Amino acid sequence: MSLLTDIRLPAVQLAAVSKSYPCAAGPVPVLREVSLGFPQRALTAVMGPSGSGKTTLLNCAAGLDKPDSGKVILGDTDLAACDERELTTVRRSRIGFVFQQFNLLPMLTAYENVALPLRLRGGRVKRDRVMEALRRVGLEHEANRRPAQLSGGQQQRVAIARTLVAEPAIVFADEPTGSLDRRSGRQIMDLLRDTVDRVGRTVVMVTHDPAAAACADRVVFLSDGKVVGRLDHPTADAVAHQLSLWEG
Ligand SMILES: Nc1ncnc2c1ncn2[C@@H]1O[C@H](COP(=O)(O)OP(=O)(O)OP(=O)(O)O)[C@@H](O)[C@H]1O
Repeated sequence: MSLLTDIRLPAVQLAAVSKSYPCAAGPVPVLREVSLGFPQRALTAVMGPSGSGKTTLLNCAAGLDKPDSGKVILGDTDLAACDERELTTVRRSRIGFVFQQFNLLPMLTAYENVALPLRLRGGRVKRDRVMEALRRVGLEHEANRRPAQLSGGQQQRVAIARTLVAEPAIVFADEPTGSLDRRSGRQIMDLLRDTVDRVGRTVVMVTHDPAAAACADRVVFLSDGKVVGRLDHPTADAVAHQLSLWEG
């Protein structure tokens, strides 16, 4: 057994999770009884061919999508047993999201985007807290800029600050470096690494990029809706080799 499973309890545990999408010819299975834990205070990358179910897996684990069967346990909460209102509370208080296309609100400044999760929770927004989140991603001097005035890498850093300001236990990132050049992608991976190593959060990331996956503690490989492999302490070469086995 690896060190990761020995000493770190899962932040999220999936047990026999299945999910199909309707299609004219009948339901198409996308996840087939996936059982998997994402260790706490670790960065896990999910990889696999296009259409293998990575985003669906991430969305089920994050409570954005409901499995047809199986369980998703986030910390001590069974997401299947939550109604929509409870799921919204769990997502706002315990989960952060980072998307490939950043999903910043274009009419708001970087500061206002980062303050948004605190506003949604209600209560007063402490300026120091928002500025500290921007400082952490190296953008305290860009606080008054709107997304269109920032580079893609800077926009993703704002998105990470917006996620971290709410202090989520777990961050789900879907292709966070997918729209970025190599250098900006590297900066984002350093920030996600830092989120685990210094801030003590759990990060689960879908990626197609072996260099990004090599920054993870563990890589989980999906193919055709099933977990088909796992690599701890990966290198980019080992990841690329594993992928070539499944992508053919
Ligand atoms: N809302 C939906 N309705 C119908 N089919 C869907 C829906 N979402 C996903 N699918 C299908 O489920 C399958 C898996 O999709 P998913 O996005 O999880 O795969 P993925 O591995 O993340 O793919 P990619 O790497 O291309 O983003 C695909 O065949 C997709 O077309």
